[in-house]
Amino acid sequence: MSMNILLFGYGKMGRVIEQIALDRGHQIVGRVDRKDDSGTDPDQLPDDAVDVVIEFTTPESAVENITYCFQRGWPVVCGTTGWLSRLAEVEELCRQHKGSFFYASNYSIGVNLFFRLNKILAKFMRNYPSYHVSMTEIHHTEKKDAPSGTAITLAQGVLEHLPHKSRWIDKSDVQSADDDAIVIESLREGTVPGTHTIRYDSDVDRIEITHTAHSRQGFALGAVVAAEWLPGHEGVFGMDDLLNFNEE
Ligand SMILES: NC(=O)C1=CN([C@@H]2O[C@H](COP(=O)(O)OP(=O)(O)OC[C@H]3O[C@@H](n4cnc5c(N)ncnc54)[C@H](OP(=O)(O)O)[C@@H]3O)[C@@H](O)[C@H]2O)C=CC1
Ligand SMILES: O=C(O)C1=N[C@H](C(=O)O)C[C@H](O)C1
Repeated sequence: MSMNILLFGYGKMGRVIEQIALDRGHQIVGRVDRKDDSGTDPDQLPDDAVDVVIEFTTPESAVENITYCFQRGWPVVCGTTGWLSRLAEVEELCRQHKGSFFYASNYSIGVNLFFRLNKILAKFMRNYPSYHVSMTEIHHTEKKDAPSGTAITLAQGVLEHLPHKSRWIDKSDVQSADDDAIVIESLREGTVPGTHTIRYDSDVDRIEITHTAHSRQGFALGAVVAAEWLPGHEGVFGMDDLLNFNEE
């Protein structure tokens, strides 16, 4: 069904999302962006002009934008990373407003398959603590947050299964006595859309898995599919509610 979509954030992701939404037969009713004077003022839109909002902005502005959408009664699909320390607050607001909220640190099908693979590998490695686990994420130089939201989700997936690890830590914060932590290295290079590696090193060998995004298309398509699904669903949702992977 064709929907009226309001974009919050018209940067690298907002622009790809717009194209995919139009290709799938939806309308873009506005583009709310900070620096663009021609951007939409959402206060000028009637409540019923918007079926769903797709929000890809900045770590500093996401919570304010999401809160605004709840107040307007607009379902919101959020892809912004770097604000998750405030997730409980957003979930509570969603409940108070009887809102619809969808969040994923990564909307691509491939990464969500990779999240599953990561957990299966971690479960397998729990009996081999001599293998030292670590992660690297590589993104473009304009990225504001580190580690990436995807890397944090991957670390949480490993922590569910490795009893000898209890937290993740940024490589730049490592102290000598951090053996209980998974170290995440964040590299910023050129225009890289997003590459994530989890590795297990022993004295004699290495096991590693990598997901490499070739473009932003996969992220954007997932966000539009989530936006097609969300209206009519009250509560807080994520990719596990949307995807039905066959793991046989
Ligand atoms: N979940 C996922 O699958 C993915 C998540 N992301 C995340 O999405 C976010 C956006 O990424 P990306 O598009 O590459 O970033 P960009 O910097 O290219 O775009 C963000 C846009 O949001 C605008 N903006 C800033 N503040 C506001 C505000 N208060 N209201 C509305 N718009 C605002 C920015 O304007 P200005 O330039 O003036 O600041 C900019 O145009 C990041 O957090 C990134 O990590 C990215 C890819 C996939
Ligand atoms: O900022 C980006 O570009 C990306 N951000 C997300 C993240 O922080 O994990 C998803 C993807 O890796 C691209």
